[in-house]
Amino acid sequence: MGLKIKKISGGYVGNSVLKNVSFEVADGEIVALIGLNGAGKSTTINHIIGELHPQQGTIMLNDVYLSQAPTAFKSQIAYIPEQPILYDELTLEEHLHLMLSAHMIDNTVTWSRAFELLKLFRLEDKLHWLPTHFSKGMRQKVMLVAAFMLDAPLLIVDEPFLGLDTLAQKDVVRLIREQAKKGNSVLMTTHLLASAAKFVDKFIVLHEGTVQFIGTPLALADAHGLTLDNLDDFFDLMHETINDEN
Ligand SMILES: Nc1ncnc2c1ncn2[C@@H]1O[C@H](COP(=O)(O)OP(=O)(O)OP(=O)(O)O)[C@@H](O)[C@H]1O
Repeated sequence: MGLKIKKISGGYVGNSVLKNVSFEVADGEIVALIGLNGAGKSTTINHIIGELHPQQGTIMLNDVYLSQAPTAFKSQIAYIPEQPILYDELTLEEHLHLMLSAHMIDNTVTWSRAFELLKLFRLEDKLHWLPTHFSKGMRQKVMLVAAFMLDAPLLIVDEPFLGLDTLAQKDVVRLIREQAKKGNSVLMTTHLLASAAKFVDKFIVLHEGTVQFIGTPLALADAHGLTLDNLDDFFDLMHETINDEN
């Protein structure tokens, strides 16, 4: 089943951004939304997590419509935003408790997964720390632990590599792949196309709020005379096309 976005138009008050956006992320699939700055990637995600409401179209996850059952819809999502969202007055452990109660789960399986993740990111002895004591990368890792421990049917990751050292980046790719192997859907955004091409199933190219391309990394490379290794040049080609049009 997975995520089904059908003909979404929407955006912000006085600024309509998305136009007729449709795509799907199947169970066990890893899909990356890509596009230039301002293309509408975050706006699309904000619609899926229910922060924005579309003027038209439907958003469905495993047969649950966001508009009809928002709580049931949102409880299926683990979301890692580009900028960590942490509460200054809550410890790391309290953040994990908060996330679990928001998703109405609190069991030993989830907690043992949380401890494995804490160890992986070397946070296991920092459960009583407050966010002010964490570095930028550590704050991002707290978000990673909180999201990956949920094992949610849909994982959304906005720019998964931002602010992480290369070791942590490799861990994140492995964790994303594990989620997909378990049958969970993964939707991410990235500007690092050659790196993402190694593990995503599909790219969705957004341009000025419309979907321009959906296909495998190889299909995207072929369509623009590129190889998987120089796929990062895709954005240069997009810039050139825009400049030619103007
Ligand atoms: N809060 C807001 N209010 C009004 N317009 C906004 C708001 N946030 C973003 N926009 C506009 O929506 C459009 C799409 O922005 P969005 O943040 O979705 O792009 P993006 O593809 O995520 O870009 P980036 O790669 O820079 O993160 C842009 O024109 C932007 O100016």
